[in-house]
Amino acid sequence: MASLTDHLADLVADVDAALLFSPTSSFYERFADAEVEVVVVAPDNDVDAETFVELPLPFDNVKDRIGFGIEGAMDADLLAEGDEVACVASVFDGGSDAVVRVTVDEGIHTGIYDLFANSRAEPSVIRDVFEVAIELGQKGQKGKPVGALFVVGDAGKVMNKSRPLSYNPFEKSHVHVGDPIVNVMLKEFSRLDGAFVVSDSGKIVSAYRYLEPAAEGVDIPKGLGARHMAGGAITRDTNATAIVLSESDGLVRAFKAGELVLEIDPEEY
Ligand SMILES: Nc1ncnc2c1ncn2[C@@H]1O[C@H](COP(=O)(O)OP(=O)(O)OP(=O)(O)O)[C@@H](O)[C@H]1O
Ligand SMILES: [Mn+2]
Repeated sequence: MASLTDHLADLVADVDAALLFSPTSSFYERFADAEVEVVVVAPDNDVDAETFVELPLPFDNVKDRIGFGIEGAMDADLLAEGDEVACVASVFDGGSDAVVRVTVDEGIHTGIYDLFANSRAEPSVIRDVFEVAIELGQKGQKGKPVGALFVVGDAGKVMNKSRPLSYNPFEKSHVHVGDPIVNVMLKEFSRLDGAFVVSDSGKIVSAYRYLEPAAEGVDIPKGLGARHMAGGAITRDTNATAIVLSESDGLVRAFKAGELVLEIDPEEY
């Protein structure tokens, strides 16, 4: 056993902080006299931790969960680049059963935490829209690349700053993103022009909206045009988040407050 214990000691040697993912109260209390900074990362602060980072989603994938926790802690200035962190998490349902050592580097900060935690729309709505955009990017429409623009949150204001290009197939419906049938509809309608407008709670408010943001143009990557410009600008005019799939380069991008905050290649997702 000596070598296993030694390895565990090496794993946690000289860390700057311990991140406890969803600890039980009794487990958390054992860290009361810890010499390192202890940060609790969980959906809720059930243990009344002094330093707490809220996980906007539970994240079944442990790597994602740890990545989000670290980004959240960086967002709150609890961690900085170069820090060594011991993450204590549950992989199976057996409580805190794993220790993962992570060096905080620039690569870990993708902006995805901020996107989920600090958007107006519910985190699960942002996630569901992302998933539709990523699936569309992977498969296209009948094998052909397709573009799409989703404006999520602050829907009333977005509707005021846009106009219909065609009849709205979601006019009298009360359907929500994340529902498998609705996702099929969204993919079907993505062949046509304009943007989808989604409410804070995930209701599909409209398809075929032509965005007319008052905001001036925003900086968008070279080679991209009106779809990305309109998507970016509407997020400066409103508190919405725009999620854009590019037909030309196949990437999914997110804009908030007029800034490009995330760029994902659906093929690598
Ligand atoms: N203001 C707008 N509001 C909503 N949709 C728009 C707007 N402007 C353009 N679009 C949609 O974007 C489509 C593509 O336009 P354009 O090629 O200029 O965008 P892009 O940013 O280069 O995106 P892509 O990378 O997908 O080509 C248009 O056919 C239209 O459906
Ligand atoms: Mn284009």
